[in-house]
Amino acid sequence: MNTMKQFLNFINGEFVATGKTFEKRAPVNNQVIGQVHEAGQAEVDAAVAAGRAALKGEWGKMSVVRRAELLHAVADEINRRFDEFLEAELADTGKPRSLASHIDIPRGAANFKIFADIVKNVPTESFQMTTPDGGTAISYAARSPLGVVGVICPWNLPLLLMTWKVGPALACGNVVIVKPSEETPATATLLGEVMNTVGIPKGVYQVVHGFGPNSAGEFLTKNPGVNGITFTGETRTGEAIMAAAAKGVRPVSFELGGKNAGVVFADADFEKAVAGITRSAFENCGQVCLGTERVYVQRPIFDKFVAALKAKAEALKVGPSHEPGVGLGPLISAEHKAKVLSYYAKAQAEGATVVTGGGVPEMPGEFANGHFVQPTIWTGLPETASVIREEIFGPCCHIAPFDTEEEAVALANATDYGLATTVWTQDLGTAHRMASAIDVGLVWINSWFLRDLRTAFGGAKASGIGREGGVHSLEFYTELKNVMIKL
Ligand SMILES: NC(=O)C1=CN([C@@H]2O[C@H](COP(=O)(O)OP(=O)(O)OC[C@H]3O[C@@H](n4cnc5c(N)ncnc54)[C@H](O)[C@@H]3O)[C@@H](O)[C@H]2O)C=CC1
Ligand SMILES: O=C(O)/C=C/C=C(\O)C(=O)O
Repeated sequence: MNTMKQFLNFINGEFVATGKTFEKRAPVNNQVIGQVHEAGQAEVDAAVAAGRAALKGEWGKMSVVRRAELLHAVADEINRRFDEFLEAELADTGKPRSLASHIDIPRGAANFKIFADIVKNVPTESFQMTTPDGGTAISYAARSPLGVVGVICPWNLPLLLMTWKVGPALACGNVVIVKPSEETPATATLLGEVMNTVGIPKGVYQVVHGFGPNSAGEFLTKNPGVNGITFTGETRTGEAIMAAAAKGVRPVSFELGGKNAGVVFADADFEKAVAGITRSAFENCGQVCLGTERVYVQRPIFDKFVAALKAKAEALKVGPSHEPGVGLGPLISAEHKAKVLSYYAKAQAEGATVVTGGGVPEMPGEFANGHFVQPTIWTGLPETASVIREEIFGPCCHIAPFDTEEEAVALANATDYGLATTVWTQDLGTAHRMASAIDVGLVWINSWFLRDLRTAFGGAKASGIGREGGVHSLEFYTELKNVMIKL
């Protein structure tokens, strides 16, 4: 009997095996920990049909108050099964337990609660006007769900980023078909059990496993029964999905890559700035789209800052999820490790000074086969260097000095991406001017990855299309209809 963990598709309320499987390996030691059942065209089509049926059934007729109650129940059930979600996320990603237990899993639950509350409380607009014949007309707006929403997810924050889209989509009355990353199938599958337990009707939340091209991802995005697609991941993948969505002129919401700058002024609270950049460069092993792989530090504190960040990086304990005190887990896969290490090599070939790291740490026993890399800091490269231009998605950053505010703005903006920036200064004027001048969707002042779920989240330029978060999510997940009544 095969006792290996099986990750099944979740279609119309049932867990579905397909007979075509691929291996899921643990990032901490590269051992096979499960078999993922890949959905083919038939399974994806079945999910779309079930989703369409659910829109016409009990779910489509359900009051917003009842929907909100059910989504609160989903959040409560995630919290009740917190440890199972945590273990599933740790096995899939290898990230430190402290990180997943403070960020990934709590946000998985919070993403349902916030949007359940928002949809109940956000009004739509209404206008009264005088008509040409001297009469009166009243307009009011009404929101209806988009329909079947395809949710294509990455592997870096699997539960958090998936529920960030599923929460508002369901709150607005849509049905969702989730295509988790092939690297992280576990928590999306587990959420299927939660949906059944709390009584979410069949076909409302569904999961199809597989890859992108010629697999579940492409089958889902090309299916004309899918009314809109929301995606987080690489910019090039976004382009492929956008091409698929063009057929039928279906809307997309994209949160894509970044090459974010961290800017530290000489007047910043030094210790806080060093701690902040340590997080923004190395948290989640650098696998956060908001991370700062380009750091610019004002010249009077440059040397001191580089030395302090070096000390922080070298103090990070590299290791597997469950080891106490671990600050840096592995990268997600052997493939991704090869990509990150190729950038480590490129940096040296292009003439970087390696302040720290640049290679693979020595790991004991089975963990020697894990996808661990050293946290790495470079200086001395021209702005044209590959590691300054291209998204690496690893625990690394290049630090360069700057002299003036204008120079810092020019450096921060010299990228095709426009997702996020973090600015460290105690001067309110500098902070406001920088926030206004940097072309990104998200600016953090004296902070990083500090989230208020009511705010707009997303990127400018090649970093995305649209904003999600708070009422902004309603813009994507609903159609706004205007009704004008001539009195
Ligand atoms: N949040 C972010 O900004 C993320 C960025 N990345 C970056 O992307 C690089 C590649 O990582 P991947 O996991 O391969 O990212 P990806 O963007 O290729 O994959 C993300 C999701 O899209 C799906 N997908 C891929 N091609 C598709 C297609 N043609 N149609 C429909 N779905 C498709 C994948 O199966 C996965 O579920 C990383 O090295 C990193 O630099 C990766 C993950 C998250
Ligand atoms: O929604 C959040 O709080 C975090 C978002 C992070 C990403 O989108 C990412 O790292 O890909």
